[in-house]
Amino acid sequence: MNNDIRVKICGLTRPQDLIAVASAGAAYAGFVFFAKSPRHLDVEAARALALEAPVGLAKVALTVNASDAELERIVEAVPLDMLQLHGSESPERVAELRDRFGLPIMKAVGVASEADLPALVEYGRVVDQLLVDAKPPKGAELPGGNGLAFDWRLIAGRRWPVPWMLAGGLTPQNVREAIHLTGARQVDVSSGVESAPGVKDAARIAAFVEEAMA
Ligand SMILES: O=C(O)c1ccccc1N[C@@H]1O[C@H](COP(=O)(O)O)[C@@H](O)[C@H]1O
Repeated sequence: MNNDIRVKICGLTRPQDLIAVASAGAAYAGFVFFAKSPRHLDVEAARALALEAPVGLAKVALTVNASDAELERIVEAVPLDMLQLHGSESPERVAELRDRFGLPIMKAVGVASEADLPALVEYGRVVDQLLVDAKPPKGAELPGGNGLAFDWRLIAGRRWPVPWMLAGGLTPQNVREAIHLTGARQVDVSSGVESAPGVKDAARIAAFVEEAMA
């Protein structure tokens, strides 16, 4: 087992998801605060869930272009270890939120071609972690969580000055190859470990973590 690989399972909605994630050996649990997502949680539900999280599991709040007021509500109510910004937040906005909330920030950057790579360098100056995800298709309802992969060869051998996670269309079947090709030390998955949109599957979570850490 390769304990150097850290896994984030995103979009948890039920207490049994937390148990599945922790017992599989994942490092991060993600809660989605985005009303259009089938994984959306309101602040009260997220608070209840986060308070039940096993010690040692890092709790990440995923938001999309959230206002200060929304972020304040989330951060005040939910015990968190990191904020994941998954919208079109500018580097300036990211830096402002990092100062304001005092939480580590992970910024998602969508990749579809070489032209998207400079953004990773730019955001790398103002964040604690980068999330290298597939760019959503034009007109997609969700900016992430679409189960869509990008061409991993685009980032093979690339390094950034902060830790980073690979995301986008990962599954128990492809995660090992994705890690091998990109050199990622952290991976993030949502739809690839579900039995239906928004419904996490304990067996798939276990299989994903096992394959990632193999
Ligand atoms: O999971 C969601 O519903 C979601 C909604 C809005 C923005 C991002 C979302 N998920 C993140 O997207 C990537 C990839 O997900 P998938 O594995 O391809 O389904 C992942 O980082 C999720 O955290």
